[in-house]
Amino acid sequence: MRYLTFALAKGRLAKKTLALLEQIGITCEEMKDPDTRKLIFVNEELKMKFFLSKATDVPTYVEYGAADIGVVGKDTILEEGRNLYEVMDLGFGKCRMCVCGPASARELLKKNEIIRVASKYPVIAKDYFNNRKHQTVEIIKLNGSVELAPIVGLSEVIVDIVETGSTLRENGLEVLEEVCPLSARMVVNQVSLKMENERIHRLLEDLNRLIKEENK
Ligand SMILES: Nc1ncnc2c1ncn2[C@@H]1O[C@H](COP(=O)(O)OP(=O)(O)OP(=O)(O)O)[C@@H](O)[C@H]1O
Ligand SMILES: O=P(O)(O)OC[C@H]1O[C@H](OP(=O)(O)OP(=O)(O)O)[C@H](O)[C@@H]1O
Repeated sequence: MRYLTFALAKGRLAKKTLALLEQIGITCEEMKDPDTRKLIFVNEELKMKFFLSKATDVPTYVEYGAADIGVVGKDTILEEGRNLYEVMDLGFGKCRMCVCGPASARELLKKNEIIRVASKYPVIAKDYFNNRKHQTVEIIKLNGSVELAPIVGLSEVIVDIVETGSTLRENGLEVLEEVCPLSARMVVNQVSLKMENERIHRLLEDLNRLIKEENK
C-alpha cells in the first residue's frame, strides 16, 4: 500500500486539525512534540505521512500531488486558485472575509470614485470589487496588520478576516460589507481522489460522521 500524505496548515488551524484527525483514529504522536524541528512524520501502521507547512503553500503541495490531502482555510483556497478538489467543510476556523474601514468610508463605497483597498488577499479583493462593477479600485498588497492601512492613510478600506471583531473595534474600524464566510476545508489532489478513492472516501465518511455527531 502506498503512503497517503497530508499537508496541514501550521499556525492557527494546526491544533484543531490534529485534534479532528485524532478523533477518527489518525494520529501521529511525534508531531505533537513542540520542540521538534522535524518536518515530516510517518505513521507506518496507517501508511500515512504528515507535514505542516505555511498555510499558503498547502494548496500548492496538493495541486502537484506532493500531498494527497490538505487542510487549509477557505481564504487560502480562494486566494491561491489552485487546481484541486475541495471536499469538505471541517466546521472550525470560522471567520468572515470582509471589507472594513472607518464608518466614513461607507459613503465612498456607494460612489464611482476610485478607492484604494489594502489586503493580504489581493486576488479575493480584486474579484470582489470586479463583481461589484460600479467601482474601480487600486489593490495594495500587505502582509499583515492590515488594519493599519486606513488609519495611516495608505488606503480607504481593507479586505481582511474578521473573527471576533476586536481588532477592528480597538482601531476605530468596522465591517462595511461581507465578502464571504470562511472555515477550514479539506482539499484533495485530483489524481489522488481517483487512485486512492476507497481510502479517501473512508476518511471522508469518518469525518462526516464525527462532524454530524458534534453538531447534534
Ligand atoms: N481571527 C482570525 N484571523 C486570521 N485567520 C483566521 C482567524 N480565525 C480563523 N482563521 C483561519 O486561520 C488561517 C490563518 O492562520 P494563521 O494566522 O496561522 O496563518 P497565516 O495568515 O498564513 O499567518 P502568517 O501570514 O502570519 O504566517 C486563515 O487562513 C483562516 O482561514
Ligand atoms: O476579528 P478578530 O478576532 O480581531 O481577528 C481578526 C484579525 O486577526 C487576523 O490577524 P492576525 O492575528 O493573523 O495578524 P496579521 O494581521 O498580522 O495577519 C486578521 O488579519 C485580523 O487582523
